[in-house]
Amino acid sequence: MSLPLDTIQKHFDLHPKPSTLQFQYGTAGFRTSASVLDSVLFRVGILAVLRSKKLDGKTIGVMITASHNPEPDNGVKLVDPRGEMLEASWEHHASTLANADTFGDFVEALELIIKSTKIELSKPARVVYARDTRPSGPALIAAFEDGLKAMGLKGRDEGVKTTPVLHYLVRCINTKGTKEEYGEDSETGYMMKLSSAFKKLVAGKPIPQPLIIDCANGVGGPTAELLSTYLGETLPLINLNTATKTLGALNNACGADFVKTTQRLPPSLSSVLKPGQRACSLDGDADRLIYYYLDERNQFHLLDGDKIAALVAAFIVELVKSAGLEGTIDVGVVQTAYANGASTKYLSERLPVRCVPTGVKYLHHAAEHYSVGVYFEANGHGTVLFSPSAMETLAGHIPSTPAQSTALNHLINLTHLVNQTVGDALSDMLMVEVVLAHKSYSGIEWDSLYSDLPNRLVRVVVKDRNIFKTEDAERRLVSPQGLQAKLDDVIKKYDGGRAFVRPSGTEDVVRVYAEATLRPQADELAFKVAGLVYDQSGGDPLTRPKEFL
Ligand SMILES: CC(=O)N[C@H]1[C@@H](OP(=O)(O)O)O[C@H](CO)[C@@H](O)[C@@H]1O
Ligand SMILES: [Mg+2]
Repeated sequence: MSLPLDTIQKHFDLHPKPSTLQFQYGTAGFRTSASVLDSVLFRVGILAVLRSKKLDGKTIGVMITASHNPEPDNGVKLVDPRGEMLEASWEHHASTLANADTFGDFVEALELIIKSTKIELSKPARVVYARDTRPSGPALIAAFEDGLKAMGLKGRDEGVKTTPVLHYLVRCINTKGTKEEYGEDSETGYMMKLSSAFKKLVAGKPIPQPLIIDCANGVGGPTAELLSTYLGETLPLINLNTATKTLGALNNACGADFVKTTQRLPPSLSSVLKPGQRACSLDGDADRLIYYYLDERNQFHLLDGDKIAALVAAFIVELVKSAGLEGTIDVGVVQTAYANGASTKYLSERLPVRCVPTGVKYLHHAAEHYSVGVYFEANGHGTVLFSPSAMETLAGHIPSTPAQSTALNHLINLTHLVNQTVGDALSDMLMVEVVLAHKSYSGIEWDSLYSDLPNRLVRVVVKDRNIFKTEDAERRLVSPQGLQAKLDDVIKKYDGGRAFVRPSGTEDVVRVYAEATLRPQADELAFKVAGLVYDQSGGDPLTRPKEFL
């Protein structure tokens, strides 16, 4: 069987590539201004069909979102059959297809992919797709569907869904009827799975104070509303920032990224949140979660991804012990260099901790090496993975006391509560609420597990971020040559000082992270390092940001 070239060309011509642009399938798929993404979406449609054919017709997922980025942006990423990110070797194919300038180049690239990955075109293909609430979504979906049509396929349109729901659906569809069956392949199935596990886990616990959710004016809003109806009174939710139809509202002065980066309350919550009350923020596609509270002096306290990892990992370790499975099930944590040093210290004193490069795919794969792998980025993206052998152990374990039996059941219910395909703000939120209920913790006790080191993240615009190369899980620079030694000289002057520099995988900037024992020192260190990076990479003195030292 050969490619239907006439049909492909007919559709190809409807989606011309902006000639001057180059696209890159990066950490978060393709992501940029929605206005230039039409050709990319069309080509991703074709790529998704090829990916499915390559995998014998297993269902591939496609999510159209730009997550926490501004509303005018959009993006697209592919989801592999078990609900995980697209296999890394295919990222390159995605970029090649997106950048082909003429129809001839495009066909050549297609044929090369088909040949090099040994795709049989006669194989069936299945694709399921969804989008977030961005106004650019419908037009991009239409371009994507043209890509499917060009290959003679009608995919399964899931409309507006959160990113983690789409990942969940992909895994459910592909495991249907197998012994690894993950759940019913619908949003209702997702709601039922999560809410019933949650209810079992909090049975007998007092009903908590209402939890405020800042839904970032995105797809998390309608999804949290729906979840609320399934949870009933077991968890009262107050959903705020749910204006999905208000132009310009998405991620604007709200959402998990705003809270994490500004270390402030969304202004829209300031008259609502009472001292001591818990609140959390989702991001624009509801795969990140950040908690926070105000103390009695109205001071803001952040409970970020590191705090979630600490809370959850310690709870799982306790359950494993109580169930009599210590030594059989090993629990480990995976972080990135952005994890607060205090969290790494707290966790390393209790269980194995690994540091990997930024990007969910690295965290996810490293977490798969443990029986139970807890991974979280400081920005609130993360989940817990239970290995197939851990699942078998849990299913086959015969408890010898009632206490063991209770702990075992809690562990089994946790495996249902957690979205094991990808970080999921709503599933993670329920997991946090379970631990808080079991520990009788408010935000204050949770926060006191350890005290965050003051830290600062700075973006540095440089001429060419590709000259920045790192090693040791991005904690040290190997290029530009000599710069790391200069950084080391600065860092060692600060008490508790730690800083690193890496090129962003999602924006055309270099990021600087610094922490130190005291707030002014953390800021000073960050701006000194930013200044060094700017100067050493040929930054123009005339446009040097004034805060750089
Ligand atoms: C410091 C930071 O938060 N970096 C984010 C950001 O990556 P960068 O490569 O730093 O641009 O976006 C990624 C995708 O969402 C996320 O995985 C990562 O944690
Ligand atoms: Mg997101």
